[in-house]
Amino acid sequence: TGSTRPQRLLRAVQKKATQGDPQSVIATIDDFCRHSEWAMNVGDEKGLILDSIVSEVNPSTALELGTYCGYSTVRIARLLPPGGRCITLEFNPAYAAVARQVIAWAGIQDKVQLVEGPSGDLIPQMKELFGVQTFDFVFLDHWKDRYLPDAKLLEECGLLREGTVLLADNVICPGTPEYLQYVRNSPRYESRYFKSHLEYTKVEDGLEKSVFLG
Ligand SMILES: Cc1cc(C(=O)N2CCN(C)CC2)sc1-c1cc(O)c2nc[nH]c(=O)c2c1
Ligand SMILES: [Mg+2]
Repeated sequence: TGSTRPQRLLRAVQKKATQGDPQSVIATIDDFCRHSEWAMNVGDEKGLILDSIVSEVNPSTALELGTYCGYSTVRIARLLPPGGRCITLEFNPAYAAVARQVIAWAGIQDKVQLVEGPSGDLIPQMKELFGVQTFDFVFLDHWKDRYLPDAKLLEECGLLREGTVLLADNVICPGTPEYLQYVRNSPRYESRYFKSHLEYTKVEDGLEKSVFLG
């Protein structure tokens, strides 16, 4: 009954990061993953691309699919305008438990609503559960086989508006070919690939930014 990797990551944050300082939480996790144990956070290189797109969109309402340990949740939430909020969905309760504590350590818990459950079940409940009209920004980082069905579900539920930005992690590694084919060929999206690397490695990966055209 030893600790899990997410628990060891959380312990590093609580030991080394400054409470209430999102940047120090981000830096601590990146250091842990680079020098102690690799973990599937979006990371520092792709994280800078995420930051620039979140800053450009300046979302009032952001949705993250796949919280894991909360690293990208902290990256997104620290950049939100006053009154802005990030709803993040996590299927795995053990990951969610760690993420809540990482998000709290960063001091941005008031901007975040973490919901446990399958994205396919929760997305249709966003309006009734959280009074969401439409999302300004969606970060897809959960499971490659859910990117396409969940993007279609967001469309069908009327949760996207003209100009909503979808940003997808791991479109090369592990890879989401069906999702890429859809957003790059659908007349309803304007899509662009941001070449980068798999977090903390030299392996190619990238982010796909797709603007919903309504
Ligand atoms: C688990 C895993 C293993 C990968 C890999 O190629 N590896 C070789 C190189 N070594 C070092 C690490 C391991 S890539 C990856 C991964 C990365 C993400 O960003 C993910 N994001 C969301 N949901 C996922 O399931 C997800 C998986
Ligand atoms: Mg990822």
